[in-house]
Amino acid sequence: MAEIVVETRGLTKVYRDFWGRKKKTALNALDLTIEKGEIFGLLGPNGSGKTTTIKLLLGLLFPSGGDAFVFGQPAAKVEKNEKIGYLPEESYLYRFLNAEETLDFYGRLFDIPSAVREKRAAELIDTVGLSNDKKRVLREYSKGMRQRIGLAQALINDPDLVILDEPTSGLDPLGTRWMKDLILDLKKKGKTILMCSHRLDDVQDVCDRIAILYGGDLQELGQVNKLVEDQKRLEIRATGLQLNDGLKHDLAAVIEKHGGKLEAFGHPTTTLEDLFLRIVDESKARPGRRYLPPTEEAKK
Ligand SMILES: Nc1ncnc2c1ncn2[C@@H]1O[C@H](COP(=O)(O)OP(=O)(O)OP(=O)(O)O)[C@@H](O)[C@H]1O
Repeated sequence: MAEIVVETRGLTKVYRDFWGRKKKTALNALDLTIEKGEIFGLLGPNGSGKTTTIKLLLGLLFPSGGDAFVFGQPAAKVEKNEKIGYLPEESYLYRFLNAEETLDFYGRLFDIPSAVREKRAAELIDTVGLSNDKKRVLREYSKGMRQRIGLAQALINDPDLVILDEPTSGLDPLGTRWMKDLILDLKKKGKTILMCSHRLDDVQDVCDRIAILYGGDLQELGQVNKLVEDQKRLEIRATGLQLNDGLKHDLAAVIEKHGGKLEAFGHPTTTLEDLFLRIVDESKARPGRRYLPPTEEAKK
């Protein structure tokens, strides 16, 4: 049986005001398990309870009801955080430190011996692509660069569970692809990832399973590719064929014979991300203008 890394049972958080009066039920009886090696997406509109869930798992908030366990230990036990890496949504890093100093500072907080700290910081700076900017203070960093150093910080303790709040926010398409590849790499290394994101295409690209929260209630939970599958339609893909009326006619006949109806016939589309990355790659290899307006002939 797979090892369970995160488990919540009836986890509930009610925020109260100064006088203890109930202000808001941010999370209502959440039951969730996340297994080792999974990339799990926690989704929901603004204010649906995602950050509250993360803070409960980190032991930064106390639940009003239910239980939360990480690595089998109660979430309130802060020692278990030594095996957790956390990238919060908003930057909290010291703006007057440079990348090296930042990682050294967080490495010290985890009591990592100096030789290990130095080696790991150098590797992480390289991994997140900041080698040329490691001596610059974070104040001078762009949003994308701050996201990169934030991720390096989250990994300084070589965590088994990595919690990422909006990991791709502020990143351009190249940075986004890089972040997604890195998340997939962490999974390959056996890490467990819990991420929150409003960028659903990114979630669909990397997550194995998702939970959707609304108003603090769990609305949906399951494997991404199963949840998005359209059971009412069938897709057939083929190579080595040209679009032509004869083929379309024959296909329609076969499909009708089996009780179906041909709905679409044409080339599949790639994603805008794939198109963008291909064009940037080609432009790097061959600088200069590459777009040519279509000829009058092609417009017809
Ligand atoms: N300290 C607090 N006191 C009172 N209410 C709070 C507090 N923190 C959060 N809330 C409320 O709890 C609900 C859930 O908030 P939470 O930050 O968990 O949402 P979220 O899903 O992370 O939202 P977002 O996508 O905007 O980050 C919201 O209605 C929010 O206003």
